[in-house]
Amino acid sequence: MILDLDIGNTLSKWRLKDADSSEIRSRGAVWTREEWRPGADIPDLDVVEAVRISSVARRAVLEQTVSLLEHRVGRVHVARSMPEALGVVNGYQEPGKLGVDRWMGVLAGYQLAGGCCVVDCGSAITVDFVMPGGRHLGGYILPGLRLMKESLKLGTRNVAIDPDSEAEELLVPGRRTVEAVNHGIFMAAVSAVNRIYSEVCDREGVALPVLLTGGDARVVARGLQIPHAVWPDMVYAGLEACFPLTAAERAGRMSGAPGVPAPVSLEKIRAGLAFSMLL
Ligand SMILES: Nc1ncnc2c1ncn2[C@@H]1O[C@H](COP(=O)(O)OP(=O)(O)O)[C@@H](O)[C@H]1O
Ligand SMILES: CC(C)(COP(=O)(O)O)[C@@H](O)C(=O)NCCC(=O)O
Ligand SMILES: [K+]
Repeated sequence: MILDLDIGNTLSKWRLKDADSSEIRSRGAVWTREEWRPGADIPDLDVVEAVRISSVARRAVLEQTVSLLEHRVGRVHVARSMPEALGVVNGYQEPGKLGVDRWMGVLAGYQLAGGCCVVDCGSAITVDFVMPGGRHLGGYILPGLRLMKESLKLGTRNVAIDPDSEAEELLVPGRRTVEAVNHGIFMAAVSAVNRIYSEVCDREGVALPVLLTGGDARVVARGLQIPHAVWPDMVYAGLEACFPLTAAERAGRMSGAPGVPAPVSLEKIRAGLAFSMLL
């Protein structure tokens, strides 16, 4: 089995993948801030022959995780943000400073779609752009839904937005605190992503497909006016592309990859932008 780990600021996600069949056998998640303890939702290390890790948590968390795993498992691969990989040139002035989860998303997105816009809705919402040809432009970082909500300190932190609610319901003025907060942060997130996408496409003169990932991807996707696909395993797909271990991975197949959404025309994106500026 291959153990893939995606350690975010909030949740540490894991999955076990069969090295022969490339099938996902099990998955789980634990809070990043809590110590792993027996009985928690953690994988059985006895069956693991290789580990791949993407981590944006504090350095100490990664170091502890790697030293724990190196005692038990033969191979431990840790992803790092590089100046260039798999045809993509990192747009950061200091490439190593780009969050490695963003780098994994960009690499997976480029493998799947070529030029694209990658939106990762986790503790933070990040929006990254890679051009056809592989030039990564850099991106945007804003607080995620949960962080926005917690920062208000209105006692609404435990009432999450129902991922099944219709976008129209979330756009109306709230008539209770929890509603006003949920509708406000939903608006903040989706209008930022819609606007960022249009601005960058306009500037660069290209309409790009949009790929979404992260714990809040489904909720944010509800409000997006632009065609998009949700890819929950996108960070894992970056790990597969960087450290291919199975036959399918060596052949370039990334698990759970969605179909590439066809973007609307650049004219339509520009018309939308011009219209929103008139208001
Ligand atoms: N079952 C869940 N447990 C915790 N958070 C969840 C869950 N489902 C959705 N979320 C949302 O997803 C966010 C975490 O997403 P994730 O992409 O795992 O973040 P990160 O990579 O920053 O740890 C939380 O802040 C929360 O808003
Ligand atoms: C921006 C992030 C905090 C997002 O992390 P996440 O929400 O997935 O936990 C992470 O990618 C990070 O720590 N990046 C380093 C700074 C940067 O990318 O510029
Ligand atoms: K994120």
